[in-house]
Amino acid sequence: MDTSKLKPNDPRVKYETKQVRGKTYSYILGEPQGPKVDTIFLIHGWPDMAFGWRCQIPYLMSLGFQVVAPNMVGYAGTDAPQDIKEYSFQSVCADIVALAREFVGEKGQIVLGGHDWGGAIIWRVAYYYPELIKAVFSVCTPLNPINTKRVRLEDIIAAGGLPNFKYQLQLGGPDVQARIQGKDMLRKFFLALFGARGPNGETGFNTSEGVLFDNLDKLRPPMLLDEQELEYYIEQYSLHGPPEMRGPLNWYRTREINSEQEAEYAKTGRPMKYEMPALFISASRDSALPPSMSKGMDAFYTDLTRSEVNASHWALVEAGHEVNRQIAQWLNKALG
Ligand SMILES: O=C(NCCCc1ccccc1)N[C@H]1CC[C@H](OCc2c(F)cccc2F)CC1
Repeated sequence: MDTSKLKPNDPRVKYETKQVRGKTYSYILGEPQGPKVDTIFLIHGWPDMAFGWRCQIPYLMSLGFQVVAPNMVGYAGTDAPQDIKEYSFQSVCADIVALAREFVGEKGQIVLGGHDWGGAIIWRVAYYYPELIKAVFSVCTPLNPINTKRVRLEDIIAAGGLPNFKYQLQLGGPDVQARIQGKDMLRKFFLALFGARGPNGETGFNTSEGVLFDNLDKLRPPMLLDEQELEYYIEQYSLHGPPEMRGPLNWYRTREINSEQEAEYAKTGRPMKYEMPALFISASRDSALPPSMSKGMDAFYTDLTRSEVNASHWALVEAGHEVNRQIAQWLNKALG
């Protein structure tokens, strides 16, 4: 079977939609050629979409997995509701569970993987719905234990904490939503986010300021996307009318609702202890989620495997073969 990365509109996979908790979810569905080993769900991050797993989907299909990679709420062919509650961790987790039940039934289980925001989400799904999860893995995103403190990100950063999260203040604000509209601006945005540089090495994004609007016109390939992939990102993000970035950016406007909902849940006193096999793959050069952020996470797991790839935030494509090898090696052990 051809395990090369998916191209846009690749005939090796299906593009389907399902109604999930009142929303239309679109997803990539990859079916194995022979008997199905298990079903794997892959949850993308920002600013990404199901296609962000293009290096993993054919490979996992060749191992006999049925692969489901949804476009998450607000992205591509999935609805972008106005209500911010639909973007909260607990709502997104319930969406994933509802979609998973469509594939494995009320008693079945899935293997669940995530990257970036998807990595934050899968740790929550495995905590809230452990009975659904046979094994769980995250690329780049360490565990962020349920945060019962209602500290605002602004205050943490003003006090000198989490400097690598400062860009999130810009992304949650009005500027990027207002200024990144239309195909030309989306093109410049993706050039910035996927590593294009200016003539003197200028970047269009960094984790302390966010999108550097003054540099966007200077950026030129090469970048991590080829021309066809770049066009596909622009086309998929344009499925939502202007402001196209509203859905994806809503993921940066949920801190308050997440901490309210999680503080409420924390009253149950249920400990955050993962009993299922877990894998955490850190990316050595991820400037938003450096490996150092995973300090102390091992204490929450009974069966955690850790590894690292030499890559930036975009490890899934930059180190695709190595990420695939590490997932396969772990799945072999975890699924026995
Ligand atoms: O913003 C994100 N991704 C965009 C990266 C853009 C980029 C492109 C190119 C190069 C560098 C960066 N990801 C989120 C994912 C969830 C994270 O929140 C969970 C969390 C905590 F809140 C605290 C501790 C650990 C933890 F995982 C917060 C970053």
